[in-house]
Parts: sequence; structure tokens; C-alpha cells
Amino acid sequence: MSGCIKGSKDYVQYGMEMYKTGCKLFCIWLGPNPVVCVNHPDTFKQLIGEGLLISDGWKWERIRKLLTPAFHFSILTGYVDIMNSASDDFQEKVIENMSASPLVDIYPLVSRMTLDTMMKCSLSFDGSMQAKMNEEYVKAVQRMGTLLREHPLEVGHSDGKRRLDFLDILLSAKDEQGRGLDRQEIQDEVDTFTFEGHDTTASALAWGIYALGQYPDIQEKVYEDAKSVVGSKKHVDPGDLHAFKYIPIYIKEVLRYYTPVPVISRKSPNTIVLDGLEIPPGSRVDVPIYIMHHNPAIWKNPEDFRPERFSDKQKVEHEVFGFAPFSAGSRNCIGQVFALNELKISLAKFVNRFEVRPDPGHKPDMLWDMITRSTTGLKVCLKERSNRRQC
Ligand code: HEM
Repeated sequence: MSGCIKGSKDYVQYGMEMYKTGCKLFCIWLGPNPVVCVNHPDTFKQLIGEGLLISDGWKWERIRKLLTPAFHFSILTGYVDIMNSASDDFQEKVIENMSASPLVDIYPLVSRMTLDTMMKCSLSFDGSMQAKMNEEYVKAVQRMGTLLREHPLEVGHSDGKRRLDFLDILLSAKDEQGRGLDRQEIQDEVDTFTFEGHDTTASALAWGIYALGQYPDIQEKVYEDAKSVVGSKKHVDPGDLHAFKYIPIYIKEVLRYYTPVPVISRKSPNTIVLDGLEIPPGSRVDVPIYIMHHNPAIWKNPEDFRPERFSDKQKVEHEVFGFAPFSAGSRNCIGQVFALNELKISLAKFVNRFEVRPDPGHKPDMLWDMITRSTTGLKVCLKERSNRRQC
């Protein structure tokens, strides 16, 4: 393909065409600026595995170390109740929307659910984003920023709560010299969790619900798994998170096929050599994860949606650096277990209650932005399983 790359669609199409040449690296131009794109696990491994792009190494390393306890298994278990209750509120909103029509755009509803979860887990703040559907979303998110600035920054800041939130853990974190995070660092990290954490998970969950409608046989398997683990219980228990069999591979295929974070970008701090090519300092280096997830040199029939490709028997199909929805190496997503817990809980509860069918009049228009979304929303046709009303 030659000519001008006008937007993310051209970028993806160009990347897809690059497969045919077998290249592991390609270059596009953004005006006068070259962007080097890493297209293959081999080059991705060189880049990430060797930490070539960590310019602020020591600062990042210190903060990452201080953040790690906030994502410990035992801390994350404490958030299961919050995730269950945000998911219940989400379902009530879905029912409210269904009273007008069974055709529902799930994206805005899901997005508010993940924001509610993040606000409660990071600041113990009940933003009730789902209850305030009519409040301007942007205004509500902006309020998040001021909340933290106005916050008395001390552990146990919120009265009457039984568990520690992310802010508590950041406030008590100390490095070997006994130094903690300063106010600005705490503000930056809570901002990162809140904004990276809710939008990315919303993208995964919304596409995950949409895909249920596209593949009825697969939906049946997801439903059977949810039914066998959760059954008639109202909540998903922490122990259930390890009992699911099909839902984890379904989520993996959603993360591959739709890739919520489609590309990661860095500026190279110094000269780096990739696949024998010298890349000068200051160059932008992209890893278009979406393109790598659809590369036929790595994935068999990548355009087929097939969770079974992740089953134990077929593990050979991909390798660590070929499947990277959460990036890879030391700078991978610190919130991935949090996100997977939230996805398992909300998907299992959703499919236990609703049957999803495609909306015949709707076609998503995929946009590879900071996250993968659809400019036309993500509409599905829903039916409550206990209710015989057809779409
Ligand atoms: C399905 C959901 C999610 C996906 C697909 C995802 C994906 C990613 C990716 C690809 C990166 C690397 C970005 C880069 O190198 O530029 C990243 C980093 C990060 N993510 Fe996530 N993420 C998700 C959920 C979350 C959640 C729920 C949280 C917090 C609770 C979170 C917190 C972070 C943080 C703090 C980083 C920076 C890590 C570092 O630089 O050390 N993410 N995520």
C-alpha cells in the first residue's frame, strides 16, 4: 500500500499488508516524523524484554515497587464485593433501558460501571456514576481530580470502611530508605489507575458482551460455565474466580480479537538496534498490539473468533510476546489481575441473567484510539433469560 495514512484505519490496514512481506518492523511517516512499528513477537521481545525504551528507569522502578503491594492477591480479593455490586447496578440500568427497547447500546452503561468500580476501589468514593446517567460524564470525571486534591491524605481517610483502598496503600508505601510517594506522585498514580483502569476494562467488557451476540454457540458455553460456577447465587465469590473453565479463555480471545489497548508508543531515549536496524534517539516506536494479534504468521486464522485457541491442548499457537493485551516484560499492566477479576465477575453475572443476540440493524465502526471503541456504539438485542419475550 502506498499513499497517505489519514487515520488509524489506514494505519491498521497498512500494518496488515506488511504481514505479506514477512517483515517484523515497518515504518510510517507522521508528517516529517518517522514512526517505527514493531509488528512481530521477535522484535517486540527485543524491545520490551531488554527494556530498551525505559528512559526514566530508576524513577519508574521506584514507583512500580511502591505500587506493587496495592495489587497483591489479598488486596484484590477485598474488591470482589465492590465489583459484584457495581455489576448489579449495571444490570438494573440495562433493565431500565430494555423497558424502552430490547436494543441497547451497552458501551455507555459499561463505561460507567467500570468507573464506579475504580472510584470505590481507589478512593472509597461512591461516585454513583450509574445512578447519575444524565449527569454530564466529563463533568463527573473532572470532579475525580478535585476530589483527590481536596482529600485529607492520610491512611483510613474514609470513615467506616472495612478494607484498604489504593490510596491507603499508596499513602503507607515506603521504599528501603523509608521514603514514600510525595503528593504529586500519589495524584499521578491515582489518576493513572482511574483513567487507564476504567476505560480499558470498559472496552474489553463491552466488546465481550457484543461478541456473545455474534457467536451464539460460544455464548452457550460461556453461559454453561457461569451457570455451573455461580448457579443461582446472587454474587460471585472470590473462590469462584479460579473455578471458571471457559470464561477465562473467552476473555483471552476477546482481548486478542478486539485488543482494548491497540497500540503502545514510546520515544526512544537513545540509539537502539532492532532486527539489525539502527533507530536514532528521539524516534517514536509503536507496538501496534492489535496488528500483532491479527498476524497470520503468529495466529492460525486470526480473523476467526475462537476461544478454544487458548485451551491447554493448543497452547503452541501463540507465545508470550505474541499475545500481549497487557503489554509484556517489566513494564506490563500492573492492573491486569484486577481487570480480569472484574471481567469474570461482570461477564458471568451478565450472561447468567441475559441472553444476547445481535442487533440486525447495527454495525460497529471500530476506532483504534487510546482504546479500541466503536464510533457507532455497541448495540445488542437483550432478553432476560427468565422472560420469554423475543427480540
Ligand atoms: C482490560 C483491561 C486493561 C488492559 C487491556 C490494560 C492494558 C495495559 C497496557 C497495554 C499497558 C502498557 C501501556 C504502555 O506501556 O504504554 C498498561 C499499563 C498500565 N495499566 Fe493497564 N490495562 C487494563 C486495566 C488496568 C487496570 C484495571 C488498572 C488499574 C487498576 C491498570 C493500570 C495500569 C498501570 C498503572 C499501567 C502502567 C504500568 C507501568 O508503567 O509500570 N490497567 N495497561
